Formats: sequence, C-alpha cells, structure tokens
Amino acid sequence: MGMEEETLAADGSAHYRLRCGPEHEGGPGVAHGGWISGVFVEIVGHLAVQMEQLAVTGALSVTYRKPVPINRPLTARAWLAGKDGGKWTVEGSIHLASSGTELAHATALLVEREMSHYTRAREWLGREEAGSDGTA
Ligand SMILES: CCCCCCCCCCCC(=O)SCCNC(=O)CCNC(=O)[C@H](O)C(C)(C)COP(=O)(O)OP(=O)(O)OC[C@H]1O[C@@H](n2cnc3c(N)ncnc32)[C@H](O)[C@@H]1OP(=O)(O)O
Repeated sequence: MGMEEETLAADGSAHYRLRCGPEHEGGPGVAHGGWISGVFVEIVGHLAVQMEQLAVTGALSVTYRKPVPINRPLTARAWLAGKDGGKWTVEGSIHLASSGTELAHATALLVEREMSHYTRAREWLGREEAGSDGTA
C-alpha cells in the first residue's frame, strides 16, 4: 500500500510515512479512493496486530477531505478511540507530509476474532457453494 516507515508512539498510536504510486492513480495526479480506503483498512487492522489481538474490520467510514496527490510524501496515523468489549473503535488519518494538512479521515469498527475465524469462513463458503448456508 506504499508504506515506507512505521513507528509506534508511547501512547500506542501508530505513525506511518507512505506515498501513493502511479499504479493507484484514480484521476489526473490524484489517488484512487479505493487506495485510500485500503490504507485505512491496513493501518487500523495493524494497530490491533501490534496490540497482539487479531481483529477484522466490520465497518469503515472514510471522509475524503482533499484529493490525495500521487508521488508525494504522505503521513498517516491510527489510534484506538474506544473499546466496548470485543469491539474497538479505531480512527485513522492521512496527511500531506509537507504541510500536515489532513486529506482523509476514517473511523473503523474492529471486531476481535480468534484464528478459527478463517476456518469458519472456509466452512461457511463450502456450505454456501453447496447451495445452503446451514441456517435454513
Ligand atoms: C505482520 C503484518 C501483518 C499485517 C496485517 C495488516 C493488518 C491488515 C488487517 C486487514 C483486516 C481486514 O482486511 S479484515 C477484511 C475485511 N473484513 C472482513 O472480512 C470481515 C467480514 N465480516 C465478518 O467476518 C463479520 O461480519 C464480523 C466478524 C465483522 C462480525 O460478525 P458477527 O457474527 O456479527 O460477530 P459477533 O461476534 O456476533 O459481533 C461482535 C459484535 O460486533 C457487532 N458488529 C459486527 N459487525 C458490525 C458492524 N458492521 N457494525 C456495527 N456493529 C457490528 C455485533 O453486533 C456484535 O455486537 P454486540 O452484540 O457484541 O454488542
């Protein structure tokens, strides 16, 4: 996703240096919104990994404040905004490195999982492709 450097702050927030390459251009000189969302999925999910908790993104809301330029140094941050049992609210932001201006912001709901999440997903897919999701 164009990550170049990651550092963890004492308060638990994660900080990144990154840039959007031309392969993710969505308009002349600017990033595709899917790349921006993908960056957020990665950095909010990685925050949980750093806290040694597997969690998947259940919901992600992105506000695109300004076009994100390609081929420019950017910074990003992710931080835990709240926790309710196994549900985490994680926020993220992407900034123009030169000015610090926020270009995009995200709020994500992460749901804690065990590794069996992926086994169950494969089992669910098997049932789904066999014509039943097992709930009937
Ligand atoms: C080293 C390098 C590594 C590098 C690693 C880099 C990190 C990258 C990480 C990438 C992570 C991803 O891309 S994840 C990929 C995208 N996401 C996914 O594939 C997830 C697909 N969705 C799911 O599997 C499911 O919908 C879940 C697990 C999200 C939720 O399933 P569930 O059956 O509802 O689970 P359950 O345990 O009952 O729910 C827990 C609680 O969350 C609530 N909840 C669940 N979904 C939502 C929702 N969208 N909005 C509101 N609330 C929700 C439920 O109501 C419940 O509340 P209460 O009753 O408890 O109050």
